[in-house]
Amino acid sequence: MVGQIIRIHGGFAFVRDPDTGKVWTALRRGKLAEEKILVGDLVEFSPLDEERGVLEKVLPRKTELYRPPVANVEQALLVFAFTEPDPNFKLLDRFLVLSQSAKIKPIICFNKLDLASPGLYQEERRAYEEAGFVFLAVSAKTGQGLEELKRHLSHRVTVLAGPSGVGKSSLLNAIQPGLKLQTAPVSRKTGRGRHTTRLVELLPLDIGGLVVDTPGFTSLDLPDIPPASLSAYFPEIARVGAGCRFSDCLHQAEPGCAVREAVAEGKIPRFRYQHYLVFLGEILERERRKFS
Ligand SMILES: Nc1nc2c(ncn2[C@@H]2O[C@H](COP(=O)(O)OP(=O)(O)OP(=O)(O)O)[C@@H](O)[C@H]2O)c(=O)[nH]1
Ligand SMILES: [Zn+2]
Repeated sequence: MVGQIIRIHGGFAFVRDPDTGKVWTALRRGKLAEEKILVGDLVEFSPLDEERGVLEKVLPRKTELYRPPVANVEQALLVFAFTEPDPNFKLLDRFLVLSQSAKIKPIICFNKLDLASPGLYQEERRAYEEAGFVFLAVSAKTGQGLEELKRHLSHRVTVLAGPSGVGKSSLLNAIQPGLKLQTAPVSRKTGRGRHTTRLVELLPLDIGGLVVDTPGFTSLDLPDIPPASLSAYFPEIARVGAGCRFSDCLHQAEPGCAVREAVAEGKIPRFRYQHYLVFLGEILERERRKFS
Protein backbone atom coordinates (compact mmCIF):
# COMPACT_ATOMS: atom_id res chain seq x y z
CA MET A 1 0.00 0.00 0.00
CA VAL A 2 0.97 3.64 -0.42
CA GLY A 3 0.93 6.02 2.52
CA GLN A 4 2.47 9.31 3.57
CA ILE A 5 5.02 9.78 6.33
CA ILE A 6 3.58 12.27 8.81
CA ARG A 7 6.26 11.99 11.51
CA ILE A 8 9.72 10.50 11.96
CA HIS A 9 10.80 9.68 15.46
CA GLY A 10 13.17 7.28 17.19
CA GLY A 11 14.10 5.41 14.03
CA PHE A 12 10.49 4.85 13.07
CA ALA A 13 8.48 6.48 10.36
CA PHE A 14 4.81 6.96 11.03
CA VAL A 15 2.89 6.33 7.85
CA ARG A 16 -0.67 7.45 7.33
CA ASP A 17 -3.03 5.53 5.11
CA PRO A 18 -4.80 8.30 3.19
CA ASP A 19 -7.96 6.22 2.75
CA THR A 20 -8.60 5.25 6.36
CA GLY A 21 -6.53 7.82 8.27
CA LYS A 22 -4.89 4.97 10.17
CA VAL A 23 -1.27 5.62 11.18
CA TRP A 24 1.17 2.72 10.95
CA THR A 25 4.57 2.40 12.60
CA ALA A 26 7.01 1.58 9.84
CA LEU A 27 10.41 -0.04 10.21
CA ARG A 28 13.24 0.77 7.86
CA ARG A 29 15.48 -2.04 6.77
CA GLY A 30 17.83 -3.01 3.98
CA LYS A 31 18.94 -0.20 1.75
CA LEU A 32 16.08 2.00 2.93
CA ALA A 33 17.78 2.25 6.32
CA GLU A 34 20.43 4.42 4.63
CA GLU A 35 18.26 6.36 2.22
CA LYS A 36 17.08 9.81 3.23
CA ILE A 37 13.42 9.89 4.12
CA LEU A 38 11.44 13.00 4.87
CA VAL A 39 8.19 13.83 6.53
CA GLY A 40 5.76 14.13 3.65
CA ASP A 41 7.32 11.32 1.64
CA LEU A 42 4.90 9.03 -0.11
CA VAL A 43 6.02 5.48 0.51
CA GLU A 44 5.16 1.96 -0.46
CA PHE A 45 4.93 -0.19 2.57
CA SER A 46 3.92 -3.72 3.64
CA PRO A 47 2.00 -4.38 6.85
CA LEU A 48 3.57 -6.90 9.26
CA ASP A 49 0.70 -7.00 11.72
CA GLU A 50 -2.14 -4.74 12.78
CA GLU A 51 0.09 -1.78 13.70
CA ARG A 52 3.47 -2.21 12.12
CA GLY A 53 4.86 -2.47 8.65
CA VAL A 54 8.04 -2.24 6.62
CA LEU A 55 8.99 0.59 4.27
CA GLU A 56 9.59 -0.79 0.81
CA LYS A 57 10.16 2.25 -1.34
CA VAL A 58 10.16 6.06 -1.27
CA LEU A 59 8.25 7.45 -4.24
CA PRO A 60 9.73 10.39 -6.18
CA ARG A 61 9.18 13.74 -4.45
CA LYS A 62 7.02 16.32 -6.18
CA THR A 63 8.39 19.16 -4.06
CA GLU A 64 10.96 19.48 -1.31
CA LEU A 65 11.21 22.23 1.27
CA TYR A 66 14.39 22.63 3.30
CA ARG A 67 13.22 24.79 6.18
CA PRO A 68 11.22 23.05 7.47
CA PRO A 69 12.35 19.80 5.81
CA VAL A 70 9.16 18.42 4.27
CA ALA A 71 8.45 16.65 1.00
CA ASN A 72 5.42 16.90 -1.25
CA VAL A 73 4.00 20.13 0.13
CA GLU A 74 1.50 21.27 -2.50
CA GLN A 75 0.62 24.77 -1.41
CA ALA A 76 1.69 27.57 0.89
CA LEU A 77 -0.83 29.66 2.78
CA LEU A 78 0.86 33.06 3.01
CA VAL A 79 -0.76 34.65 6.04
CA PHE A 80 -0.68 38.39 6.72
CA ALA A 81 -2.96 40.62 8.76
CA PHE A 82 -4.92 43.64 7.51
CA THR A 83 -3.59 45.36 10.62
CA GLU A 84 -1.83 44.54 13.92
CA PRO A 85 0.70 44.01 12.43
CA ASP A 86 0.35 45.98 9.18
CA PRO A 87 1.09 43.88 6.10
CA ASN A 88 4.55 43.92 4.60
CA PHE A 89 3.97 43.61 0.86
CA LYS A 90 7.64 43.23 0.08
CA LEU A 91 7.77 40.18 2.34
CA LEU A 92 4.61 38.86 0.71
CA ASP A 93 6.19 39.24 -2.73
CA ARG A 94 9.30 37.45 -1.47
CA PHE A 95 7.15 34.56 -0.21
CA LEU A 96 5.45 34.48 -3.61
CA VAL A 97 8.80 34.07 -5.37
CA LEU A 98 10.00 31.47 -2.87
CA SER A 99 6.88 29.33 -3.07
CA GLN A 100 6.48 29.46 -6.85
CA SER A 101 10.14 28.63 -7.43
CA ALA A 102 9.72 25.59 -5.14
CA LYS A 103 6.72 24.61 -7.32
CA ILE A 104 4.40 25.17 -4.38
CA LYS A 105 1.15 26.98 -5.13
CA PRO A 106 0.83 30.17 -3.09
CA ILE A 107 -2.47 31.25 -1.54
CA ILE A 108 -2.53 34.76 -0.11
CA CYS A 109 -4.58 34.98 3.08
CA PHE A 110 -5.21 38.29 4.87
CA ASN A 111 -6.50 37.77 8.41
CA LYS A 112 -8.10 40.14 10.96
CA LEU A 113 -10.72 41.31 8.50
CA ASP A 114 -12.78 42.28 11.56
CA LEU A 115 -10.25 45.04 12.29
CA ALA A 116 -10.07 46.35 8.71
CA SER A 117 -11.86 49.48 7.58
CA PRO A 118 -13.99 48.88 4.47
CA GLY A 119 -11.94 48.82 1.28
CA LEU A 120 -8.60 48.49 3.06
CA TYR A 121 -5.92 47.25 0.62
CA GLN A 122 -8.54 46.87 -2.11
CA GLU A 123 -6.07 48.03 -4.76
CA GLU A 124 -3.38 45.61 -3.67
CA ARG A 125 -5.90 42.81 -3.56
CA ARG A 126 -6.99 43.57 -7.11
CA ALA A 127 -3.35 43.66 -8.19
CA TYR A 128 -2.70 40.17 -6.87
CA GLU A 129 -5.94 38.78 -8.26
CA GLU A 130 -5.30 40.26 -11.69
CA ALA A 131 -1.82 38.73 -11.61
CA GLY A 132 -3.56 35.39 -11.07
CA PHE A 133 -3.08 34.72 -7.36
CA VAL A 134 -5.77 33.59 -4.94
CA PHE A 135 -6.40 36.25 -2.29
CA LEU A 136 -8.55 35.36 0.72
CA ALA A 137 -9.78 37.89 3.29
CA VAL A 138 -10.65 36.17 6.56
CA SER A 139 -11.10 36.61 10.27
CA ALA A 140 -10.16 33.88 12.71
CA LYS A 141 -12.11 35.86 15.29
CA THR A 142 -15.48 36.23 13.55
CA GLY A 143 -15.23 33.30 11.15
CA GLN A 144 -15.57 35.46 8.04
CA GLY A 145 -14.06 33.77 5.00
CA LEU A 146 -13.24 30.57 6.83
CA GLU A 147 -15.47 28.36 4.68
CA GLU A 148 -13.59 29.47 1.60
CA LEU A 149 -10.28 28.93 3.37
CA LYS A 150 -11.39 25.40 4.31
CA ARG A 151 -12.21 24.66 0.70
CA HIS A 152 -8.66 25.60 -0.23
CA LEU A 153 -7.04 23.52 2.52
CA SER A 154 -9.22 20.45 2.06
CA HIS A 155 -7.41 17.45 0.53
CA ARG A 156 -4.13 19.30 0.06
CA VAL A 157 -0.80 19.35 1.88
CA THR A 158 -0.24 22.93 3.04
CA VAL A 159 2.50 24.84 4.77
CA LEU A 160 1.68 28.14 6.46
CA ALA A 161 4.06 31.06 6.30
CA GLY A 162 3.81 34.58 7.61
CA PRO A 163 5.16 36.98 10.20
CA SER A 164 4.62 36.59 13.92
CA GLY A 165 1.28 37.71 15.28
CA VAL A 166 -0.77 37.63 12.07
CA GLY A 167 -2.90 34.77 13.39
CA LYS A 168 -1.56 31.58 11.82
CA SER A 169 -2.28 29.51 14.94
CA SER A 170 -5.63 31.23 15.45
CA LEU A 171 -6.72 30.39 11.91
CA LEU A 172 -5.86 26.71 12.26
CA ASN A 173 -7.61 26.63 15.60
CA ALA A 174 -10.70 28.26 14.16
CA ILE A 175 -10.80 25.61 11.44
CA GLN A 176 -10.09 22.76 13.80
CA PRO A 177 -10.04 23.41 17.54
CA GLY A 178 -6.99 21.91 19.22
CA LEU A 179 -4.72 22.11 16.19
CA LYS A 180 -1.51 23.85 17.23
CA LEU A 181 1.43 25.17 15.29
CA GLN A 182 4.91 24.94 16.72
CA THR A 183 6.32 28.40 17.14
CA ALA A 184 10.03 27.68 17.60
CA PRO A 185 12.18 27.26 14.51
CA VAL A 186 12.93 23.74 13.34
CA SER A 187 16.62 24.05 13.96
CA ARG A 188 18.30 26.63 16.13
CA LYS A 189 21.55 27.15 17.95
CA THR A 190 21.43 26.59 21.67
CA GLY A 191 23.50 28.58 24.13
CA ARG A 192 26.30 26.06 23.71
CA GLY A 193 26.23 26.37 19.95
CA ARG A 194 24.71 22.94 19.47
CA HIS A 195 21.81 22.34 17.14
CA THR A 196 18.58 21.07 18.55
CA THR A 197 16.26 19.77 15.91
CA ARG A 198 12.55 20.09 16.40
CA LEU A 199 10.47 17.38 14.87
CA VAL A 200 8.37 18.38 11.93
CA GLU A 201 4.95 16.86 11.70
CA LEU A 202 2.06 16.78 9.29
CA LEU A 203 -1.24 17.36 11.06
CA PRO A 204 -4.32 15.71 9.53
CA LEU A 205 -7.35 17.96 9.08
CA ASP A 206 -10.89 16.66 9.67
CA ILE A 207 -11.86 18.22 6.32
CA GLY A 208 -9.19 16.09 4.59
CA GLY A 209 -5.69 17.23 3.86
CA LEU A 210 -2.67 17.92 6.03
CA VAL A 211 -0.85 20.97 7.34
CA VAL A 212 2.82 21.26 8.27
CA ASP A 213 2.97 22.11 11.96
CA THR A 214 5.94 24.49 11.57
CA PRO A 215 5.70 27.75 9.63
CA GLY A 216 7.66 27.57 6.39
CA PHE A 217 10.22 29.66 4.55
CA THR A 218 12.20 30.56 7.63
CA SER A 219 15.09 31.34 5.29
CA LEU A 220 14.23 34.31 3.15
CA ASP A 221 17.14 34.07 0.73
CA LEU A 222 15.83 34.15 -2.77
CA PRO A 223 16.33 30.97 -4.75
CA ASP A 224 19.49 30.65 -6.81
CA ILE A 225 17.89 31.47 -10.15
CA PRO A 226 19.28 33.28 -13.18
CA PRO A 227 18.26 36.97 -13.20
CA ALA A 228 16.15 36.48 -16.32
CA SER A 229 13.98 33.91 -14.53
CA LEU A 230 12.79 36.24 -11.78
CA SER A 231 9.99 37.76 -13.84
CA ALA A 232 8.42 34.32 -14.24
CA TYR A 233 7.35 34.68 -10.61
CA PHE A 234 5.71 38.04 -11.30
CA PRO A 235 3.07 36.85 -13.78
CA GLU A 236 1.85 40.35 -14.67
CA ILE A 237 5.44 41.38 -15.50
CA ALA A 238 6.16 38.19 -17.44
CA ARG A 239 3.06 38.67 -19.62
CA VAL A 240 3.96 42.22 -20.61
CA GLY A 241 7.69 41.41 -20.80
CA ALA A 242 7.09 39.26 -23.85
CA GLY A 243 6.72 42.57 -25.74
CA CYS A 244 10.09 44.09 -24.77
CA ARG A 245 12.49 44.97 -27.61
CA PHE A 246 15.19 42.63 -26.26
CA SER A 247 14.25 39.06 -25.44
CA ASP A 248 16.69 39.06 -22.50
CA CYS A 249 15.36 42.36 -21.12
CA LEU A 250 15.57 42.53 -17.32
CA HIS A 251 13.18 45.51 -17.27
CA GLN A 252 15.61 47.82 -15.51
CA ALA A 253 16.67 50.60 -17.89
CA GLU A 254 16.76 48.87 -21.26
CA PRO A 255 15.39 50.78 -24.26
CA GLY A 256 12.10 49.52 -25.63
CA CYS A 257 11.09 47.93 -22.32
CA ALA A 258 7.36 47.19 -22.42
CA VAL A 259 7.33 46.58 -18.67
CA ARG A 260 8.55 50.04 -17.72
CA GLU A 261 6.05 51.50 -20.14
CA ALA A 262 3.23 49.50 -18.55
CA VAL A 263 4.31 50.66 -15.09
CA ALA A 264 4.30 54.29 -16.28
CA GLU A 265 0.79 53.80 -17.69
CA GLY A 266 -0.43 52.22 -14.47
CA LYS A 267 -1.02 48.85 -16.10
CA ILE A 268 1.47 47.11 -13.83
CA PRO A 269 1.22 48.07 -10.14
CA ARG A 270 4.22 50.20 -9.20
CA PHE A 271 4.74 48.48 -5.84
CA ARG A 272 5.05 45.08 -7.50
CA TYR A 273 7.55 46.43 -10.03
CA GLN A 274 9.58 48.05 -7.26
CA HIS A 275 9.78 44.75 -5.37
CA TYR A 276 10.80 43.03 -8.59
CA LEU A 277 13.68 45.52 -8.93
CA VAL A 278 14.78 44.99 -5.31
CA PHE A 279 14.85 41.20 -5.74
CA LEU A 280 16.57 41.50 -9.11
CA GLY A 281 19.25 43.61 -7.41
CA GLU A 282 19.79 40.88 -4.81
CA ILE A 283 20.11 38.19 -7.47
CA LEU A 284 22.48 40.27 -9.61
CA GLU A 285 24.62 41.03 -6.57
CA ARG A 286 24.88 37.33 -5.76
CA GLU A 287 25.85 36.56 -9.37
CA ARG A 288 28.49 39.26 -9.25
CA ARG A 289 30.02 37.76 -6.09
CA LYS A 290 29.90 34.26 -7.53
CA PHE A 291 31.97 35.28 -10.54
CA SER A 292 34.40 37.70 -8.87
N1 LIG B 1 -9.03 40.90 15.98
C1 LIG B 1 -8.49 39.74 15.60
N2 LIG B 1 -7.44 39.24 16.28
C2 LIG B 1 -6.91 38.08 15.86
C3 LIG B 1 -7.40 37.38 14.73
N3 LIG B 1 -6.66 36.27 14.57
C4 LIG B 1 -5.74 36.28 15.54
N4 LIG B 1 -5.88 37.36 16.34
C5 LIG B 1 -5.04 37.72 17.50
O1 LIG B 1 -3.72 38.00 17.03
C6 LIG B 1 -2.74 37.56 17.97
C7 LIG B 1 -1.73 36.64 17.30
O2 LIG B 1 -2.39 35.46 16.89
P1 LIG B 1 -1.59 34.08 16.70
O3 LIG B 1 -2.56 33.07 16.19
O4 LIG B 1 -0.82 33.74 17.91
O5 LIG B 1 -0.57 34.50 15.55
P2 LIG B 1 0.59 33.63 14.88
O6 LIG B 1 0.69 34.06 13.48
O7 LIG B 1 0.37 32.18 15.12
O8 LIG B 1 1.85 34.15 15.67
P3 LIG B 1 3.25 33.40 15.95
O9 LIG B 1 2.91 32.21 16.77
O10 LIG B 1 4.04 34.43 16.69
O11 LIG B 1 3.83 33.08 14.61
C8 LIG B 1 -3.55 36.89 19.11
O12 LIG B 1 -3.68 37.83 20.14
C9 LIG B 1 -4.88 36.58 18.46
O13 LIG B 1 -5.93 36.53 19.40
C10 LIG B 1 -8.52 37.95 14.03
O14 LIG B 1 -9.02 37.43 13.02
N5 LIG B 1 -9.00 39.13 14.50
ZN1 LIG C 1 11.66 44.90 -20.38
